[in-house]
Amino acid sequence: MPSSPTPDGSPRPIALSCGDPAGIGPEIAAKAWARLRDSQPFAYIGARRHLPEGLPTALVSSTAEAPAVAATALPVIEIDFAGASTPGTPDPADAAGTIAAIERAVAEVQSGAAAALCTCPISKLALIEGAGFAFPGHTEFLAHLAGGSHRPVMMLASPELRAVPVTIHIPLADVPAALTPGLLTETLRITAAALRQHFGLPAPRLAVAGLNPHAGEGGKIGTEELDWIEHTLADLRKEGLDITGPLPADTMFHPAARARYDAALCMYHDQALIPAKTLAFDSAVNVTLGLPFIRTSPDHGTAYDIAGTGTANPASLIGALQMAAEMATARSTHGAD
Ligand SMILES: NC(=O)c1ccc[n+]([C@@H]2O[C@H](COP(=O)([O-])OP(=O)(O)OC[C@H]3O[C@@H](n4cnc5c(N)ncnc54)[C@H](O)[C@@H]3O)[C@@H](O)[C@H]2O)c1
Ligand SMILES: N[C@H](C(=O)O)[C@H](O)COP(=O)(O)O
Repeated sequence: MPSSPTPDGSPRPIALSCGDPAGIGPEIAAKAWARLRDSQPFAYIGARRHLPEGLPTALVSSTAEAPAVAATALPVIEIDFAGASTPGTPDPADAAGTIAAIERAVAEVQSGAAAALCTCPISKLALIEGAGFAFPGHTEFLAHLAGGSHRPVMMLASPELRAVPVTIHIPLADVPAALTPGLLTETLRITAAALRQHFGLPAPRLAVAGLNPHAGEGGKIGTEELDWIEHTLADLRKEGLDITGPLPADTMFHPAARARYDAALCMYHDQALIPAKTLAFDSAVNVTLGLPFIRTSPDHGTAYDIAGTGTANPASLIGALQMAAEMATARSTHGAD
């Protein structure tokens, strides 16, 4: 589905940041353009020299110019990169350009030139080492760029499963202390609102995983469920949210269990992302909820091990661009969060 159409019926363009140029971002962006050139325009925000040789490109100064040229060339907003950008070898000198591309993509969507933002993968380590990047990922950086008052919520979405980690990029040892009734409540409310507004689900069904094995087994294998998780969910049910749980995490992802909910809220990164990527690695999309703009991304990372080989699968990025467009259409129909 195209993004919220312009008066002449054409889809609005999306801003795509290039990610780490030593990863597969440039390659999958080129492949996505070849697939979507006639249906969903987007502007690649990065350096032309990183793109595959022979790819037709057109320099543009704004994402708004992308629709005019996208059928014949990949529209590019040029960003300076200082590094050598050898595929498969992250270069600290590229960190500043990678960050600048994200910042420019956000500016494009904030100005209204782009209908939504999509991001190619970054390496957190490369950005920390190369530029002292102070954020654990795009999710937190985008919340900062949005003004800092927004609570970003990560969702991995595919036809098989929508999974939301309540805590995201923190050490496992820090998870129990980071989980609070306030954080769980806010994450559930933001997820429910997004499912209503962007995913066509007027009465979303939410399933919440327990923190401990067997959801604590009545307090015998951990007490967080009894101490506060159950009460928090009970309070939210009184608000009208359709919530089941806390459920044992090991049995909530088989097909019959998944048919009973629209999104699974999980207590930590891997509890959500292992089932999400196992069920749909090629097609799942990483969506950031709770921001004043729409952001999607492929579910995979930089894939340095195959960068430059021409074998990267663009399916998740294509899905991310299409989902961004669908969400922009839904937002223009139903209004912002
Ligand atoms: N959205 C993001 O920015 C994002 C998401 C996940 C991971 N990362 C980062 O990526 C880096 C590498 O992470 P990783 O190695 O754990 O995961 P990864 O997803 O980069 O790679 C895991 C495996 O899947 C393969 N793979 C990934 N995407 C593929 C594709 N499109 N086509 C074919 N094969 C593909 C890789 O070759 C590799 O064997 C890390 O620094 C991590 O922080 C970034
Ligand atoms: N947690 C994500 C994953 O493993 O797929 C990934 O690191 C992306 O995070 P950001 O979107 O915050 O960069």
